[in-house]
Amino acid sequence: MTCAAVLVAAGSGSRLGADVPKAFVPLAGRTLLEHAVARFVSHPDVDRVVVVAPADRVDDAARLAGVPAVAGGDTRQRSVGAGLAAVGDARLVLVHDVARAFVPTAVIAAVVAALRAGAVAAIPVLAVHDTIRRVDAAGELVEVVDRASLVAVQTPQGFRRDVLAAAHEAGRGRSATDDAALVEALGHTVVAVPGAEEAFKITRPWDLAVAEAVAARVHPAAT
Ligand SMILES: Nc1ccn([C@@H]2O[C@H](COP(=O)(O)OP(=O)(O)OP(=O)(O)O)[C@@H](O)[C@H]2O)c(=O)n1
Ligand SMILES: C[C@](O)(CO)[C@H](O)COP(=O)(O)O
Repeated sequence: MTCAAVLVAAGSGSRLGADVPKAFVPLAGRTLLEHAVARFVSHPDVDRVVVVAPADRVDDAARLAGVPAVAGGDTRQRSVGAGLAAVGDARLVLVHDVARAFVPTAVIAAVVAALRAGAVAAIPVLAVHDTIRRVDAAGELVEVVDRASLVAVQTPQGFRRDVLAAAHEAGRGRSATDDAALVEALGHTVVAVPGAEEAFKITRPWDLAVAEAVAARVHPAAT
């Protein structure tokens, strides 16, 4: 079963506040885009990789990544749609945030294994360790939410391509923060596999500092 990976990198990274789009921010000698792509192009379960880049940086992205790149949209959902249109006849598709630049290869393998075992959708999740409270519209504390019933969702999220394409088609005009929610809205079951701390999303400046530490541990020679 051919497996393609769509790496979404078209976001601006406004919360990070760098002077280039987030995927092009350098870290330990390479851009976040290069760190993320490296994990997929060399992965035995991944046959093809497509990068979705800001419209004015498609050529730059293709050169840095060494794989085809297409222009993204103004939302993550639209960017995934653009990547999905470029994966050809792959039977399985992984959708991954380049902002999760240090996803371990074992997480990619676990997602693909779930799909090969028959799941139509599989996502990596992590337990929540903080105490979580609901707040009201004014920001006043309401009740503590039972964290045993919560998980944090990561990427790559894996799907049968036909199912993901149908979900994106049906989800036009409705926004979802991830692809699994669109697939679930069509009535499909989404399977959870173990995520990893290293797959955290680099969103704010603090995350970039953490990523520096991760890069030093994972690639000591690159720092
Ligand atoms: N229009 C968009 C928005 C986001 N993404 C991608 O989706 C992933 C998750 O988004 P996030 O990290 O939240 O990125 P940004 O939208 O860039 O960040 P911000 O909200 O801080 O601007 C990132 O790899 C980002 O490049 C994308 O391809 N196209
Ligand atoms: C897809 C995702 O990474 C799962 O946690 C996340 O929802 C993307 O976040 P965004 O802020 O909506 O881009």
